[in-house]
Amino acid sequence: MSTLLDVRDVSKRFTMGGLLSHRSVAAVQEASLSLSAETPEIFTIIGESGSGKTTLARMILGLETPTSGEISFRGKTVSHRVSRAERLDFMANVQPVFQNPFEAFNPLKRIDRYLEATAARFLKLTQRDELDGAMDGALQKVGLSLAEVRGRYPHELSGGQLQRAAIARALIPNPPLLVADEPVSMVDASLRMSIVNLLKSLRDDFGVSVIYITHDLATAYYISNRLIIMQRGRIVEMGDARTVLDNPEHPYSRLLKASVLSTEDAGDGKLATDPGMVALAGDLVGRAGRLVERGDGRMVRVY
Ligand SMILES: Nc1ncnc2c1ncn2[C@@H]1O[C@H](COP(=O)(O)OP(=O)(O)OP(=O)(O)O)[C@@H](O)[C@H]1O
Repeated sequence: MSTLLDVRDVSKRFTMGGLLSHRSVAAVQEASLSLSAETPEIFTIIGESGSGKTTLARMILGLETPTSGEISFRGKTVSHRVSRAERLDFMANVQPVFQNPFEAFNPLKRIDRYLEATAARFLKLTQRDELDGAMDGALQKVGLSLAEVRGRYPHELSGGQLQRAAIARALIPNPPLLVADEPVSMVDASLRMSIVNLLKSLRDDFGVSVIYITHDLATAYYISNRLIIMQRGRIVEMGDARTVLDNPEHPYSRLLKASVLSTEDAGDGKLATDPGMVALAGDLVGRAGRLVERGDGRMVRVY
């Protein structure tokens, strides 16, 4: 089996303030995960706000340098310190999709101009018909077409359509891996599932792996092959998505699941979370513990 992405014992510490008010945050602590090159999958990173999801994603994208540990893509270390050509090659292979499609596009620039610039940069295309072919191909994969998009500005599309266009832009270089940081949280609830289904189709129909970052257990359950659950920078549970979410073992994973408001509980006017569970999950924050493998293949942090 060859490895597409390998994240090995990666930590990131941010230091803030001056000499006297020095403060540091351990955003990610000793995270490891690995994606196979042969089997496309949706690998989800789940956790509450501030748990380190975005920092881990930014390190995978090469936008942030780990304080320790190593990330490699197809066997090569992901780093700023590479030649321009190597950097461009890496960027073509690992493409980001951001949370807010309205921020991903300049409001004054036509959407097809963006797509065209991406095709010219990564595919080195110059001929009009080749550029149009590359743009239309990517747009078709997300359920749009060049005819629909040509000449239009970002505000002329809905949030859902614009997120599709942003995903199409990411697909132009034919990357084997997308890193999608909360790609549905800014999209209207009624359109969310169409974007989630699109990620699924990219995996199933086009062989693209996706690192999917979310707070949302329901979509994570629906599309993920595997997932990790992060609490304050540490992976507390990792494994097959259904195995973990059907029966979470770490107290924090159990709390996350219990915190999802069921319609029954909402009808009764109460949340399912009991204070003992909250206290137990809170007590474990900051304790290192270690990840151990269970019989069903999952890894759980124990103390
Ligand atoms: N550039 C930075 N400088 C200082 N601290 C940072 C920086 N980026 C992130 N952090 C801190 O690192 C921790 C993890 O942040 P991160 O954004 O990775 O979490 P997250 O799980 O993605 O949260 P959210 O769901 O809110 O996006 C937080 O405590 C955050 O304040």
